[in-house]
Amino acid sequence: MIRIDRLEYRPILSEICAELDPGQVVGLVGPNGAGKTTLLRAMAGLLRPTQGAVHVLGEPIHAREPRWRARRVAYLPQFLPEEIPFAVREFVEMGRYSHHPSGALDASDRRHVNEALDAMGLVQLQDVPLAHLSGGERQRAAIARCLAQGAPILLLDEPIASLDIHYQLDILQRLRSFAADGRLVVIAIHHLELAMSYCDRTLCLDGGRLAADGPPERVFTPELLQRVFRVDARPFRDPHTGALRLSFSAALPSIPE
Ligand SMILES: Nc1ncnc2c1ncn2[C@@H]1O[C@H](COP(=O)(O)OP(=O)(O)OP(=O)(O)O)[C@@H](O)[C@H]1O
Repeated sequence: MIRIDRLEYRPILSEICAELDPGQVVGLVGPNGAGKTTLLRAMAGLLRPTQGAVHVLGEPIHAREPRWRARRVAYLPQFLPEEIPFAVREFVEMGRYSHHPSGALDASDRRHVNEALDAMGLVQLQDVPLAHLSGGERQRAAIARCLAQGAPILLLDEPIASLDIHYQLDILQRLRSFAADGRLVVIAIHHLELAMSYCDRTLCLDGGRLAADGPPERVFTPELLQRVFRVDARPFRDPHTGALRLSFSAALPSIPE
């Protein structure tokens, strides 16, 4: 579904190769500045690679027009602009504009918008201006806009960053069910234990390179946690749930730049 072919975006990303298949939640992990946002933007077709390419459904995505991209890929940026002069519903409706550029929405568009508002718990807030929402509510509105788009690929940059624990788990569960329906979901995520629980596969970036790629239980070794994340930590199985967890003991001294 997405093929990343020796992708370079100098000087930030080097030699990234991966094939991402539908039906999976893929977690992009790595320390601050590792290149997660840049890689997601390249996958969304928003950057022109210096070398290599990202193919989405067989096409080099950066070369396709915005409307083609928007029907296949929904991209959630890490940060929304401060001033968005719309109410929640109007903002979510924009997710349908790639289907109807004139803005005249039909019954099917309205159904997508209603489902997205419902999924994100925003029905009561649909007429409220975005400027009046809390950070987490704005984040939910931005995710709802992506869902309304109805694209088979979701690329979400830190979708749970400002959410309370209920919505963190709720959204990760929903992303799992979208993947079970055959979509490809790629998320940048800093919460390593949640990445372990909810991702089928994790790509770990370090300094713009792929440091590890595989199922979380193979990626999160004590050695990788030390070398890449600069923490002393050990994976263990939760005796109650059997889920993989991390026991953190200390931050290691940073490597001088
Ligand atoms: N437009 C830009 N021009 C130059 N350097 C940039 C640009 N955008 C990002 N960078 C640099 O590229 C590196 C990777 O940034 P990126 O935002 O992709 O990292 P990240 O892994 O998403 O980080 P975080 O976890 O802090 O959000 C950083 O060192 C950043 O300073």
